[in-house]
Amino acid sequence: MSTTTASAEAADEELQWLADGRRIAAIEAISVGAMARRLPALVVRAFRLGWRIDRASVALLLTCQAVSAVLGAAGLFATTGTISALFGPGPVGDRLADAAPSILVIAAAAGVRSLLGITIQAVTVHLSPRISRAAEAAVLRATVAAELTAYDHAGYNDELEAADRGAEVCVDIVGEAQNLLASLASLLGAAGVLTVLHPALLPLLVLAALPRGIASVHAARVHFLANQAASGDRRIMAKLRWYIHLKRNADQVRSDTMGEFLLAKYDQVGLRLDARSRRAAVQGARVSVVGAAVSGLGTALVWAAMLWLVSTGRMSLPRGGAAVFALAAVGTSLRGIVGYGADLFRTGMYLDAWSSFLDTAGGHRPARGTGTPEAPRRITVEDLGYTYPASDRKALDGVSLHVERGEILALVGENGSGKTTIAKLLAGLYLPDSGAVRWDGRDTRDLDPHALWRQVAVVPQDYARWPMTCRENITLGQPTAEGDAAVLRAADASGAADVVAKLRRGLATLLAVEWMGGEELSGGQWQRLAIARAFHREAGLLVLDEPTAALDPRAEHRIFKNLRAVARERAVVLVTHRLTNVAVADRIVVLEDGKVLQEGTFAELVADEGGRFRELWDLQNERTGIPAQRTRSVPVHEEQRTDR
Ligand SMILES: Nc1ncnc2c1ncn2[C@@H]1O[C@H](COP(=O)(O)OP(=O)(O)OP(=O)(O)O)[C@@H](O)[C@H]1O
Repeated sequence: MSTTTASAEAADEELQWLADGRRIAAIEAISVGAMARRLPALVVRAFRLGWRIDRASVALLLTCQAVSAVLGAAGLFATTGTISALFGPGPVGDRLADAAPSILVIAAAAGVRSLLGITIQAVTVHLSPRISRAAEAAVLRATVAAELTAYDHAGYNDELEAADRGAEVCVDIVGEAQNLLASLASLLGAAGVLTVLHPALLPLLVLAALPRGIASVHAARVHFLANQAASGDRRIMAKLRWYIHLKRNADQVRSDTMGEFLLAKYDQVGLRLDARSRRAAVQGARVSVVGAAVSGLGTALVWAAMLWLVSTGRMSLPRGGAAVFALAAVGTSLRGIVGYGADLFRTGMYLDAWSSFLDTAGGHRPARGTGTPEAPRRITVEDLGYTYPASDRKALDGVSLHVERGEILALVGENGSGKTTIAKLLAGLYLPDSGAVRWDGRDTRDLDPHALWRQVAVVPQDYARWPMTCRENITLGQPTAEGDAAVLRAADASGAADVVAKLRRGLATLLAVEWMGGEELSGGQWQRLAIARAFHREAGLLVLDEPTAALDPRAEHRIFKNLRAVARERAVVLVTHRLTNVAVADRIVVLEDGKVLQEGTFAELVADEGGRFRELWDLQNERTGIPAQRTRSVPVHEEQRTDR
């Protein structure tokens, strides 16, 4: 069977969210009892979160809640008094007069309670978004602090998403804790009244309500687990939406007539999601029906018991009437406790994900040394090995090289040979699996990452286009003592000065998409800015990864003409496929499959007829018709190198 046929028969891989298995297993292992036991801690946690943001609001909420609970119980007691008075002996006028004080208490309690309710709601609405915002900021802080390699771990992205969701649902936690407390308070009040009316009623009612309560919590657990299981598909759908919406893809969605195809993919994941939620709905309903049936029987028993108590004279008729109210109140409170408890539990699970992410930055908080490096004089790479976490192939294997201040080192090789990976290891963005990267003899593992990165300027292949002013896009929020003079110098060296000159307000112009109020730049103009920001940075290592891919020939020429001057104070690592440009380098390292294949000067490598560099060089020049022997005089950069 041919390979083509075999692959045609094999099912294509489907998009799936790779979650952290341990986290899901831990969630599945939680029992209903454990869920219930966690509730008090969750209530405390909700108020603690609020306490950190606004103590006065939390104190007010708790006070309102307590007063409301007392008034609730008082109202219920007054109801009992009213019914007893109304159903008691004597003329109607006397009975009404007897009931009047209780009716006043009921009315006053209801009025004050509704005012308290409004206050509670207003304070909660004011407090909750602030809690959520603080929680989101904490996630952002933890994300920025995590190692870059975290993004290559499936579990990290899962934890990050869950933490983000946790920060989002923080908005609900105070409200849910409130509701739970309120239900609990009314339950206590109503239970007290019921006990006074007849001691047997409360245990009977609890027995009747218990199966429904347990079933509701079970159903909530089923929904929660289903929700967790479906969260991966929901995230994939959100990512698909993002890909479809993205401005960068929008022209291709149209010109490639991909709309229907993408929507079909979206629907496909949606159908998978529907099937899951259907199963959960059926399972949850089944549990609830059993619980409701058992509870229904129990409630019938309670009513039968009450009738028996009244008919046998063990409880007076007025007390029986009051018990009806109290029973209804207890039932509502129990349902509230179960419902709000389940909500709070679900929110608590997301909050767990949030706080565990903050504790460990998703398990990727840097564990490096505390050394503070100066601008490096020499960076050495010794027998470097690196494998990406999601891969089973070594991206780098036994690489050794060095670069010195004042020197330009070029990394060359075919796609996937490991150039970008080396650049990231040199810049301390990744740490080696084996071997070492040393800055002036100090292992990057022993250096404080933030201090190290302050000495690094990188122009990556895919550079950021920050929705900020042009000035901020160059200074990155870190202006030097020289201020705009340094910004303009960097802009001049990178060709960004021409871009700045055309902007409506020069450096002060906001660069963002139009609908965010900014001026949009072309790809090449953005790349000039990306280079300007690297030139502006007072860093000892400059890494340029395909820095001129989008530049016109004049702009590209200017960059490489200025590079030698830029390199005077820095070690420069240049990654590029345009071999004409690497003539500016002092040394060139040719990579293949993560290993060093050749090393030498431009002249040496071009002269090496059987070598890979010469092969690539010839291939690149084949289309231009430039003969190999003439090429040594082509690049201006080589003259600069030898003139140095
Ligand atoms: N995040 C990642 N996770 C897993 N593997 C990766 C990741 N990034 C790169 N790789 C793999 O590591 C190898 C080296 O990649 P690298 O980006 O360093 O190559 P490169 O030489 O810079 O390629 P190019 O010329 O295309 O930019 C490739 O085989 C690639 O598939």
